[in-house]
Amino acid sequence: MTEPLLSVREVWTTFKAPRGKGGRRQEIQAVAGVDLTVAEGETVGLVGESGSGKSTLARTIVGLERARSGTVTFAGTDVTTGWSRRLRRDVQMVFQDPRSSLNPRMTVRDIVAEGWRAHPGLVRPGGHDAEVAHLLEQVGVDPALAGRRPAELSGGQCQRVAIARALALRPRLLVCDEAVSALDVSVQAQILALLARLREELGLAMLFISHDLGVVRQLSDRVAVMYLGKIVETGPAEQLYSSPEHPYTQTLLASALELDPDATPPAFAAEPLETTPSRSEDRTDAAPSA
Ligand SMILES: Nc1ncnc2c1ncn2[C@@H]1O[C@H](COP(=O)(O)OP(=O)(O)OP(=O)(O)O)[C@@H](O)[C@H]1O
Repeated sequence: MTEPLLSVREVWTTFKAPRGKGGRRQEIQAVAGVDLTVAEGETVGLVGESGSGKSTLARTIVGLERARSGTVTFAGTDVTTGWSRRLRRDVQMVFQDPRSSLNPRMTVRDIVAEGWRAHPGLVRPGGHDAEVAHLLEQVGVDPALAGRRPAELSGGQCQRVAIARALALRPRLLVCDEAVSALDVSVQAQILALLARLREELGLAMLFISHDLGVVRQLSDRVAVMYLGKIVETGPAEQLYSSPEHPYTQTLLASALELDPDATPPAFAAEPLETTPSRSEDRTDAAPSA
């Protein structure tokens, strides 16, 4: 059997809780002995309610949090205590809030090209602007917007730029942490369609994190359900949604249906080339993020 691209084994990540009444510090076990794998080209959805530990697990995988114990292996290399510069570019993250994840002072062109400073070999000499334009086209942003700054773009466009910035480093794994949660439903569907297309075109593997079961179902080959720091159930997406085994998964699915009894996963929307912010996106972007 081929080795998975990413392998997480018995990983624990803990934080110190604020001091309680007696002055004693307790420990928050945000990630409590997690096992998870992602194969080359596979999309694994990680779902669970707020506070279940999804972001901490993602941050531990990419090295933004230090695991207290356990191992994270990427492409056969143990990266639990640090990533080499070469391997680091193979894993890129896309975050929830597309505006705050982009430097407001930088132009779109500079944001997309930022990673090439550390990896100049990824771009042909003199090919910089053409490569930026190609990446913007690939994510559905008009290259004419390369001179704009994030504040001049819609939320959907910002998230596309964040995806282009990640793709510029030619990653093998994309970790998307609530990457569509701050967007309105129609823009969500467009970004999901974009991610699905990129996955096919580039053979990308994805760890796709969301509290939204419908969103996770659309994109994932396999789904892992997280509860109180643990993965309580993992399975092929269709199987997990049609016959969930763990009581927590059953409750999660039942409450999603309760919120929306007609819930059927929305179809992927077409992917128009975005040129200027649409009014509906502007309204959505002004609302507080989920
Ligand atoms: N830096 C931190 N310091 C202390 N506690 C933290 C820290 N980061 C996360 N936690 C705690 O760890 C637990 C898991 O949080 P985490 O953000 O990973 O969950 P989540 O499933 O991603 O939720 P959400 O979707 O709301 O972000 C929570 O109890 C949270 O309060």
